[in-house]
Amino acid sequence: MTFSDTPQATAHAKINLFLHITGRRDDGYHLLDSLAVFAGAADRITLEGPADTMSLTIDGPFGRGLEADSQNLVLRAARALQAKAGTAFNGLTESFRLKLEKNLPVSSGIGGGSADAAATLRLLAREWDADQTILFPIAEKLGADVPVCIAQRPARMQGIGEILAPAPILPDAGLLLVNPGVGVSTPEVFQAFAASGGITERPEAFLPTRWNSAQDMAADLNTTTNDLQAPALSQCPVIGTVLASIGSLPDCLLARMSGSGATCFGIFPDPDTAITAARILNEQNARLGWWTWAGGFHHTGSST
Ligand SMILES: C[C@@](CO)(OP(=O)(O)O)[C@H](O)COP(=O)(O)OP(=O)(O)OC[C@H]1O[C@@H](n2ccc(N)nc2=O)[C@H](O)[C@@H]1O
Ligand SMILES: Nc1ncnc2c1ncn2[C@@H]1O[C@H](COP(=O)(O)OP(=O)(O)O)[C@@H](O)[C@H]1O
Repeated sequence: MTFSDTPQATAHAKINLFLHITGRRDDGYHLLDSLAVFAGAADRITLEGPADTMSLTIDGPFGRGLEADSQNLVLRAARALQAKAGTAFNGLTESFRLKLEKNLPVSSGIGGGSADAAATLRLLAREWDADQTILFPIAEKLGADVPVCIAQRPARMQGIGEILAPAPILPDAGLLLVNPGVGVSTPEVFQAFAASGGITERPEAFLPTRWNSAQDMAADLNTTTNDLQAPALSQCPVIGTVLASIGSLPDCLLARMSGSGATCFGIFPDPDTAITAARILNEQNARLGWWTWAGGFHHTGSST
């Protein structure tokens, strides 16, 4: 088999352009209203085999420290789909050696593990010829961010992430991602949010059907916020330094944290200005060893 024949899928970083917390369920999960989009930055999953059992190996710049055990979201997704599709297709679901190239920082607010789980589901569904509609219920059980990562297209995300609605068509804006190398625990940030007073009453965010320019997009996003940014900052003060550094770069239209952090993003007029900004930031902060990525969106249009 040549490299190009090897079944593989990319798992793109999810960015929450805004994230409002609107309520809390009886089980403690928070209800969200968020605009999720995807960056060009991605992990990669490859299938080799068939094999006797499902197995996983991990490499790539962020592979160290991530266990390739049964708790890894790649293996959890593979086994969950194998169990479901095996019943539906009379057991015609062979196992594979799965490989994860981990390019995205872990526990960083860009849903890398969720994207990996969703990419594994898409890849195996293709291999086993399973209907894509069986993926969604499995995705929901794997994590709140996994459903939106199935299509990895811009979506307005509500409920705890299972209600997906069309997002505005995005402009060809530039995106800069910066992570200071400090992992942030999602449950702890939600706890800090609840402890600091919790939900703010506010009108539902208005979003147009399309943004014609990065400037228009940033102007609307400036009327929104990420409710988890202040609680994450209280746990991880370096996030404030990251936001100030992004905000001071030439042509930056908006600097904000994604998800529960600590990755922050900057919006720029186009991908080239974001790449130039990343070069400046990397020169200024070379000794800090921050992870940066610059480019454009993975897809600019919703699938729904
Ligand atoms: C905050 C968000 C925004 O997109 O992104 P990340 O920071 O993870 O990228 C997500 O809602 C995160 O989704 P995900 O990372 O899949 O979370 P899960 O594993 O399902 O939940 C981890 C824990 O966070 C808390 N949690 C999570 C989601 C939610 N809507 N309310 C919560 O209170 C719960 O304590 C839960 O046990
Ligand atoms: N393939 C995976 N990639 C990243 N994290 C994973 C993976 N499998 C399991 N995890 C676990 O999932 C948790 C959340 O990771 P991640 O999705 O990177 O966070 P976030 O959504 O905040 O970016 C971490 O505790 C990590 O150990």
